[in-house]
Amino acid sequence: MGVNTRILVINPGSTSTKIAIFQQEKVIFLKTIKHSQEVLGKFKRITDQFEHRKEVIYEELKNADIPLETIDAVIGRGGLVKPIGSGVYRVNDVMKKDLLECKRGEHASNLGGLIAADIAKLLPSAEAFIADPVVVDELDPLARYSGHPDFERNSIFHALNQKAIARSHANSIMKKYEDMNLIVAHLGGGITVGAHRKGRVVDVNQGLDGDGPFSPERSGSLPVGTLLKAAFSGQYSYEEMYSMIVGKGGMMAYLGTNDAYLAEREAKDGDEKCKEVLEAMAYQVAKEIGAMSTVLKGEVDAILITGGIANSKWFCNLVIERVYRIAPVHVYPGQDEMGALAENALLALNGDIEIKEYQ
Ligand SMILES: Nc1ncnc2c1ncn2[C@@H]1O[C@H](COP(=O)(O)OP(=O)(O)O)[C@@H](O)[C@H]1O
Ligand SMILES: CCCC(=O)OP(=O)(O)O
Repeated sequence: MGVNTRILVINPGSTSTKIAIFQQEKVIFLKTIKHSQEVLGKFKRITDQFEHRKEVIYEELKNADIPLETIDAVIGRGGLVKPIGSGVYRVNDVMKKDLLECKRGEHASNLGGLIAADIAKLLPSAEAFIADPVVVDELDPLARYSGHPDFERNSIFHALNQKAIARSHANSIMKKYEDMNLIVAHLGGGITVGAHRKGRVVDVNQGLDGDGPFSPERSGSLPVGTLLKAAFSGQYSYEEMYSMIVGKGGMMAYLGTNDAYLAEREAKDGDEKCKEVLEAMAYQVAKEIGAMSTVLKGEVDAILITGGIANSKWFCNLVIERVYRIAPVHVYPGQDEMGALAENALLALNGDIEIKEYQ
């Protein structure tokens, strides 16, 4: 590849789609497209959002005067494919089928690979990839136990950003990620807290429809007996109950918004309900960090807090006051998913890492 390789990066999240153009390692265009609940709420399934999100991306690239023909590769944040190892994968037909059928579940990142492939198809020589999708699975055998053999715990989390932030933290103190024990809390539309032991995420809450803290739009762990009673009450359909867990759970259920920034402003303007719900979310994040410290047997080099909500000093302090005795805490607001995806694409195009084939 030449010295002016251009990568288009596409990162669909639950509340936004982030797009970027990288020329080599340098970002020359970056845009976060926010999607309102009113607009996304109209689509029944995540894959139904495909055309809408793709059109918005085309529009943004057109407005920014970026001709598609100048792009050498497209990389998307990967979604709910089969559990796979960390790395770069070509978006092939088997993957597209799994993403389209949402066999492993629905999440906005399913659209990352699909949109990347659709755009790459229009270009003469560009390929489409995904890297470190949300299903990266490095769980220890003990972490897979739930409490019943029919319900194995699995790994669905912000793998890309958690690993990128952990590596960049390790680099910043001249250490290797593979030599450190870290707890990484990603606070976005979903919230995941991972125990990184020497470069492997050996335990993490399943942040889609599994367990852990509630988040702006997910319920996290719920009292199972009560949940079961509600499921069999005849009052709700499966779809209604699922949306109480994913999409309309957490802050959405308590406050009617998934915007933590807005809720914090309301809290600061005196809204006691907003204040208490955000405090409860921070309390649950801290509790999960405490749990992950036991996974690492108390040998924790650092706790890293990242994701959109990490932009809020107030919220981070609510977490930090409960966990600072465990290990030093570092806050990395936002996420480095775009940089990590671009870097992975460049390494793959240059032949510096293997491009894996999804099967
Ligand atoms: N400065 C801020 N203060 C508080 N919350 C913020 C701030 N900036 C973003 N957020 C919140 O972060 C959440 C989105 O995080 P993000 O990591 O972008 O999510 P996703 O990628 O899942 O869409 C939203 O609830 C948003 O309101
Ligand atoms: C499903 C785990 C990843 C996740 O929750 O991502 P978002 O916060 O972007 O929804």
